[in-house]
Amino acid sequence: MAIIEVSGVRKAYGGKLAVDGVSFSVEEGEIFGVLGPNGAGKTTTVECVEGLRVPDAGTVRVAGLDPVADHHEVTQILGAQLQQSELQQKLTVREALDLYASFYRKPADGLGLARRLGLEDRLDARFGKLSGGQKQRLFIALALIGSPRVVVLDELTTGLDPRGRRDTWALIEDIRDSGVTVLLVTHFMEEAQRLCDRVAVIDAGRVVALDTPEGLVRQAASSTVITFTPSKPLDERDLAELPGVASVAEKNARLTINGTDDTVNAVISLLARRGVTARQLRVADATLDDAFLDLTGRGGPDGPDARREAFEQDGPPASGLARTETEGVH
Ligand SMILES: Nc1ncnc2c1ncn2[C@@H]1O[C@H](COP(=O)(O)OP(=O)(O)OP(=O)(O)O)[C@@H](O)[C@H]1O
Repeated sequence: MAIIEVSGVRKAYGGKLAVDGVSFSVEEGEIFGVLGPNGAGKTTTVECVEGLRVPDAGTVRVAGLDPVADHHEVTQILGAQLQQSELQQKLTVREALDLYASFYRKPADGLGLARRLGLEDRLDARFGKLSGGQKQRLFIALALIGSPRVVVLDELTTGLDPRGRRDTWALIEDIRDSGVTVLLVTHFMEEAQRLCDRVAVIDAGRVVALDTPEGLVRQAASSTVITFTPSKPLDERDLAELPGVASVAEKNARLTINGTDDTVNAVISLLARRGVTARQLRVADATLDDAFLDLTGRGGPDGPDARREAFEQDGPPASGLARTETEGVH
């Protein structure tokens, strides 16, 4: 059953169209990703879902309710992570949890939440003294304190180090396992691929694709990336003619071939025929990044080039991002 229905939503700021007819529905119990580059309209879209912005056209329903007209009811069902918000510096974790619990009819057990989020040792710490990761976890706790059926997490892992990001992913899976539907805004491909059951790719205010991460990758022109350094020069045109090859690129004597499964054997046969050895041969599946590039015509902040370099170094991609401020409609 769909718990969130977004249908034909449009939203302009002054003359600038930020969201241009976005539609999707989120089934109860899934982690649904909204993925797109900076300024694509992701935050505006989820702010319409939260009732923080009024769409110019289209409809939004959360558990059948209108997030603007039925705002009070919707806040009892939908928890939003207060990413950009500050709490009073002197408020302790315990006080913040008690204060937010008082807003809801059926608050969750604040101490239990603090324990689940690894904040039990920080209950008497003041907000101003918390680390970035601890503030992040407190905001997740506050999003969950009303026992919501659905939680909206917007760029949750922004600014976290790789360890913090992975811990947060485990937490998001834990939230879903506890029965809460998750609407996750991200522009980390790896995050969407790892966590989301389905992903809406938004570009320039429109949904350009909606599928499982695997389905999106299948839509990409190439599904396999082969990299190696040939022991002697190879003619790129010979490689380009092999079955399934979508592209061939050379950088610092290292070749990168985007193709299909069939391409791998064809490349190996060609190398054997030419008596060429492939040094540091790597074969990787295409990722959501490649699909994203195909769908939007550009890579994300952890785009194919960055990913390929990271892959060659056997390390995770690193990136930074930014976020816009929020207008309030209550
Ligand atoms: N309050 C505002 N006033 C004017 N323009 C805005 C406002 N908020 C967003 N925009 C513009 O609307 C477009 C969509 O912004 P939005 O924040 O929804 O995108 P986003 O996909 O969430 O981007 P990001 O990943 O950078 O947060 C952008 O061009 C942005 O500059």
